[in-house]
Amino acid sequence: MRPKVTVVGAGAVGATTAQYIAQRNIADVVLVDIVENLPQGKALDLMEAGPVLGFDTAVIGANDYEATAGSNVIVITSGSPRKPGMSRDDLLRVNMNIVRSVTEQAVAHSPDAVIIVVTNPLDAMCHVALEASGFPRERVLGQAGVLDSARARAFIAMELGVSPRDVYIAVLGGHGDTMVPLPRYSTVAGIPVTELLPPEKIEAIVQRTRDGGGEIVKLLGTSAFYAPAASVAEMVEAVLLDQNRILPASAYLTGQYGINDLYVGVPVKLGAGGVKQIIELKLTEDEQAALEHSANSVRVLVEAMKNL
Ligand SMILES: NC(=O)C1=CN([C@@H]2O[C@H](COP(=O)(O)OP(=O)(O)OC[C@H]3O[C@@H](n4cnc5c(N)ncnc54)[C@H](O)[C@@H]3O)[C@@H](O)[C@H]2O)C=CC1
Ligand SMILES: O=C([O-])CC(=O)C(=O)O
Repeated sequence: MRPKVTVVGAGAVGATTAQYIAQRNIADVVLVDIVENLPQGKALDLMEAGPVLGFDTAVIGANDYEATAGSNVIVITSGSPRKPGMSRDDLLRVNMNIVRSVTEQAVAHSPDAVIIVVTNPLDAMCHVALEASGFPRERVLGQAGVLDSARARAFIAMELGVSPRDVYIAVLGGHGDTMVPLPRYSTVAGIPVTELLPPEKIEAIVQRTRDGGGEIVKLLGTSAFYAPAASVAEMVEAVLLDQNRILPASAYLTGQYGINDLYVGVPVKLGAGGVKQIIELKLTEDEQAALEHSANSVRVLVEAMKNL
């Protein structure tokens, strides 16, 4: 039997995630949404692309969780996206109950799954999914770093006129305005970016990366979905194929980087069963301070949820 992936939320990110997973031909996909006919329609449309694009993945749409039973991975994208003028954190109140409710329903049918959270505010929503699922922390993680890193890679590649495939950069911290792109851990085909670009160009790219989500929101009036969905698909593949990829993701820290009991973006080893290891990069004092500042902004949200 093929692996199965549940994608909750058949909106922009969810449907595009289903598309990219189907195109990779790595799993059957069940798309779940509360809106009647929406997941069914998008799933059927995707299945009808199979003959032309050359995939034979089954894509099923549903308004309940019966068809999701036994999923290997659950991707949670249900909830509101932000509009211009909003921060991701402004979504806390509206999205926390949605994430709690869909997590409870999804895990009831797939008790052995790995959960990848996408709904914003991302790191806080990981806490909700961890608590609502009762899963071990290794099996609950969030997608943010692959996207943030991809944006920085795209910007560096544009600046240097090289393929983004050859660009690497680590991004740590919460998925918000305080995220911490690390130029010291950025290379182009092994060459440190710090040797290829002047400091002011690097700083501009770091800032554009921090603002990357907002840049798209300003252009579209809603948030990004192609790059976010591509990032989720890469993580799903790493889990299903047990690839042991080293990818940035929001993971539950238990003392790593001096941070305790908090979801924050860090490099992880990702494979079957979820997070196999948290990779600790050596940081300068300034980098560590920036990471702690970012982690604190996540902690403020997690604390705020206790009073909502
Ligand atoms: N972590 C990341 O890197 C990123 C996170 N996001 C976040 O992903 C979320 C989704 O964004 P979009 O897909 O653009 O929004 P969207 O509005 O296009 O889709 C959201 C879908 O969730 C569905 N939904 C709401 N409540 C539900 C429930 N209880 N059960 C099942 N489905 C439910 C809605 O009907 C809608 O179809 C937002 O919170 C957004 O901020 C978006 C991009 C990147
Ligand atoms: O900006 C947003 O609201 C959506 C998101 O997380 C991103 O695109 O990075």
